[in-house]
Amino acid sequence: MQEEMLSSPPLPVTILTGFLGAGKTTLINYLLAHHGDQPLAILENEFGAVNIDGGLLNRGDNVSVVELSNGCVCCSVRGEFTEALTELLDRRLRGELNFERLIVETTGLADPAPIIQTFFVDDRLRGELMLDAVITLVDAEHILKQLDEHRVAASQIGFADRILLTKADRVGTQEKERVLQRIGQINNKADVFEIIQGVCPASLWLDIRAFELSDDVSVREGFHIVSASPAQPVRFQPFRAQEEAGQSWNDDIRAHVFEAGYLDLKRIGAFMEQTIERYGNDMLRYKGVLAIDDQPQRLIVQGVHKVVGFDYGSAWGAEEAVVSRLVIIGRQLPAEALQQAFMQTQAGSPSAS
Ligand SMILES: Nc1nc2c(ncn2[C@@H]2O[C@H](COP(=O)(O)OP(=O)(O)OP(=O)(O)O)[C@@H](O)[C@H]2O)c(=O)[nH]1
Repeated sequence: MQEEMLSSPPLPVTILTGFLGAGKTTLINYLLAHHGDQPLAILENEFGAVNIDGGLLNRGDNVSVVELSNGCVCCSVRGEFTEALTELLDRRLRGELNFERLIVETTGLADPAPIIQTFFVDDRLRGELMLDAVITLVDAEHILKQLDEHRVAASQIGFADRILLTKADRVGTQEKERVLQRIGQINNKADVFEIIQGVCPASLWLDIRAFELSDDVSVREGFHIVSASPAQPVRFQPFRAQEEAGQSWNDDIRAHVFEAGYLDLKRIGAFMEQTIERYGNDMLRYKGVLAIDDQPQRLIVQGVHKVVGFDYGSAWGAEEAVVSRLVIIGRQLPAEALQQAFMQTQAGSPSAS
């Protein structure tokens, strides 16, 4: 039995993040009411005495809810969070819990970085769990203020593989445009979908496979409306500010897109190594699909901070326009210097001294 489980494919994990009150619990509740028979585990992070989500979740059959309540997962990531995940896996092995998928709901105050890294750093977790995607909920009504006042709000957007815009029913068209523009400055890689009161198909945020080394590094254009009218009357709960306000974090985190033609393998390797070494702590997410001189296949790179993966993907088509594209979402990165250094990795360009 144990061997069977150990050799089974890794379980998908979805990290659900978003600032306080963004609608995470509402979305999970909708999923729980409509997810069918697949057994799920939900790991919830409580923040001090503030969070009451455990009580708010409509648990049902096939759902195990585990709460972490000694503060924020991001502060205790090497300890309590890893332990909680390990214990979940142990209990599954012992047959005490049955789940095929794990959802981690972070506290609205958490920076998701250490949570994401945990899945790559710990050997056992890396083998038995597979991070599927980071889903960030953005509260259309409050996000602009939150971004001005709370650094973590931008970080949550920066890490997103997919963004679900909530509470758009609370704002006008112009305000929504401003929100989408601001989101786009921080992260133009993630698709944005609008949802109201958590109503959306599970496929919108589960099984996204964002951490696979796929060929897709498109940047976003526009957004998608999934549900235009709330299924239930709106129960609005005012924003609960927790952190001290004051400092503005505008322009702190931005998406940078670098494009070039064929690259020299050694030079791009050195560029990536040096950039990650020097700026890795400020690089939230990055992904590149690169054309390498004398190499028919695309080189795919993607990473989170200093955790990086490279692989060759599909071959370039004969008629295809070949473009090397690297998207980096980072905090206060020297965009111009990186742009210049990236261009110098082109095959045939004079090498940097
Ligand atoms: N108008 C409106 N209200 C929403 C929407 N989504 C969620 N809400 C409401 O927003 C409030 C907060 O939603 P929650 O789901 O508790 O948010 P959360 O992200 O889990 O909040 P924390 O646990 O504090 O981080 C609730 O009263 C929801 O009913 C929406 O799309 N439109």
